[in-house]
Amino acid sequence: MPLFDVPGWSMPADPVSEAGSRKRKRPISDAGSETQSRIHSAEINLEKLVKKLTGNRDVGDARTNAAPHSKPKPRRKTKKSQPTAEVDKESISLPMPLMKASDRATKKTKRSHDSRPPDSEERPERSSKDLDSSSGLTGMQKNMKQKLEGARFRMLNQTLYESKSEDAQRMMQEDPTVYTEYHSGFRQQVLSWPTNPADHYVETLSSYHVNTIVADLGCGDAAIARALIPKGISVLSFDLVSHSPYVVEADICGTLPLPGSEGTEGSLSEGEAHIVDIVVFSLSLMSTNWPKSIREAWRILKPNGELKIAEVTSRFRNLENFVSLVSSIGFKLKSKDERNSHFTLFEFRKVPRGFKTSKEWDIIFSKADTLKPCEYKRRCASK
Ligand SMILES: C[S@@+](CC[C@H](N)C(=O)[O-])C[C@H]1O[C@@H](n2cnc3c(N)ncnc32)[C@H](O)[C@@H]1O
Repeated sequence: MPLFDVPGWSMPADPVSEAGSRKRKRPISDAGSETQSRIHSAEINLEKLVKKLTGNRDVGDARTNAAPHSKPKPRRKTKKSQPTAEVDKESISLPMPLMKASDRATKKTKRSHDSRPPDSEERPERSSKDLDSSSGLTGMQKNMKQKLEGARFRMLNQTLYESKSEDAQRMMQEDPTVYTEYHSGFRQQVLSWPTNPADHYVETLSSYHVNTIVADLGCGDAAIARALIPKGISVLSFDLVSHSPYVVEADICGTLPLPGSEGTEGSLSEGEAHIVDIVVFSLSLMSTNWPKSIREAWRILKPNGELKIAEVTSRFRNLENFVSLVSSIGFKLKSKDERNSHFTLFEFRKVPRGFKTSKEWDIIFSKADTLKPCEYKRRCASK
């Protein structure tokens, strides 16, 4: 006996043993374990769902195009207590395109008098105009994909701001998708900003002498290097992960592979020479131990070298405390620019500093929380 009878399309009672060889009735206990496995397979994580939406867009189409009697997709709403053969037609939800137009009309009319909530599995018909030609996704799928990616970005962002740099680096090395997902989310965020700091630095540094050497610490996709190197300005770019020949993989809170010194006056070991004229931190004071990267900037900078910092304005608990912390590492504030709605710009110069004991350094590093983690809000820029 068929499970239900739709003229022109009927499903055998035993969908497993289809193709005419219905030798065995499927025991009800099998249906239970099938339900379990369906529930299990429904417990997919964000990544899988995103992949499914992007890479497997034929899921719906495959159902739509399924030949009569092909094995149906698992259904969630089969009433457990009812024997399979007695399942009510209406309790089975067919993808709408599998039903004849006349049946759809009947179903629609019936539902309009029905107090039950609309069947969540019911799929609206896709017309070609609903599909985005570049991604092949419907508007709703695109929207959902964006929401999932946004949620993933905010989660990674929070983790990075709440971790020490060593842990952040380990996390990115163990799972390379962390870096790419973080950066694609970050790019989406800054798109909505009127300008972004990397563009600001490209413009400012373009007017510098061609022999200038810039170190971009926490460079991301090395936008500054890519724009300035063709103009003859040397840019050394560092980040936790390198996905490009421009980027050197390094923890900027550790020791960078550049000459420098920890001496009281910034004096160098014999045979070494400072090479860096300018250090840029463009939104990259992320880890909880970020003051160590300022100390590293001091080490690699030439005497009187420039330190440029751009940070999201909403991160500052107290601007003066931030300036005082950076100054205590051996810098003098030259200028502060708060005109931008999203980020604040600082320019410091390296100055000689006296010897500091490890206890004094610990006190400086303990003030890192003068910067709050940056929280990007849903679908809009920070601030
Ligand atoms: C918000 S993104 C900004 C990227 C780029 N500077 C820009 O303005 O487009 C911050 C970058 O800093 C990097 N970063 C944060 N902490 C770091 C660390 N300890 N060592 C190296 N890179 C770090 C992150 O990996 C990320 O690429």
